[in-house]
Amino acid sequence: MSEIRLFVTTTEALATEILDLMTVCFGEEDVAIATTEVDEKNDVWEASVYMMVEEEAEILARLEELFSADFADLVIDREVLPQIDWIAKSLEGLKPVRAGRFIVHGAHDRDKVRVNDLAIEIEAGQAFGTGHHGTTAGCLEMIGEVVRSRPVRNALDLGTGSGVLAIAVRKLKRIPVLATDIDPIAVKVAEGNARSNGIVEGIGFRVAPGFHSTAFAEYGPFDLIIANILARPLMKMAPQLVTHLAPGGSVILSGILASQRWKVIAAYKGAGLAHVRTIWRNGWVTIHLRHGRGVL
Ligand SMILES: C[S@@+](CC[C@H](N)C(=O)[O-])C[C@H]1O[C@@H](n2cnc3c(N)ncnc32)[C@H](O)[C@@H]1O
Repeated sequence: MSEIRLFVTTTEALATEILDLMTVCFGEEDVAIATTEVDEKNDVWEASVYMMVEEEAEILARLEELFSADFADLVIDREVLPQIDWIAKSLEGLKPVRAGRFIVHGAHDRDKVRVNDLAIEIEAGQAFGTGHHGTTAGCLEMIGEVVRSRPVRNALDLGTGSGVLAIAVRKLKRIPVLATDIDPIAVKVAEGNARSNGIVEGIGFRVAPGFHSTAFAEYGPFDLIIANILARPLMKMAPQLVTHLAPGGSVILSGILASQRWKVIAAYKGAGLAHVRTIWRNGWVTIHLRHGRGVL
């Protein structure tokens, strides 16, 4: 799978029209869009669509078909964005990331930890979650806020990746945490990360796609559910996720592009939750919802 950017240079009005068309064609959950003003005086804009693709040729054929009717003379440029090799990055030395009271750092940056920091040591590797992505950092910040302000007695980290969020909850409060992932390698990595952060008990790690495990009944219902996945699966699992939430419980969702947030919020409102707060980081949002009254 690779990430590509398709872009067209045109006027502001046409750029907006083209982006609307692409969003309808590819689905709002699967693309990120952006317009950039290139030349203010001459109304020159660049409309970009970013998407993850398996088969680039197939996407380009669909685009050609889409554009042949109304925008036949427009040139669609494309670039394949470089894949980030997290292991190589780790060797280069990723800078530590701060989010709320947390600092997520590699072994080479232990000296950056200050007295009041809650430090989480994660080496970039085979599982997502070094803290550098806007979604992970947003979740860390939101976890800090929610655990401080709400009565949280247990938590679920669904899609744990490197385990960073489960570790963060445990660093804040000694409560039972269930950490699950569809990917067995991620679960292994997460267990190792918990151990190297001095956590030998309190987090149950399980391989589970969605809510398919008896562990959810064993550990739940939860006062706090955190899921940093993607907009589409999050919307799909809303009714089921809410059945695992304890009365008055909180949900932290991420993996959501800013343009997708209202759809995700609507899905969870439909499942009976209220929107409390949104954190924005690098075009990604992290949303806190809960049972009871919220604020918009
Ligand atoms: C974006 S990463 C988040 C990792 C970490 N929680 C963080 O915030 O940095 C999403 C993780 O969710 C897992 N995942 C995706 N879909 C899932 C599903 N339906 N059930 C469980 N895990 C899932 C992926 O394997 C991946 O490790």
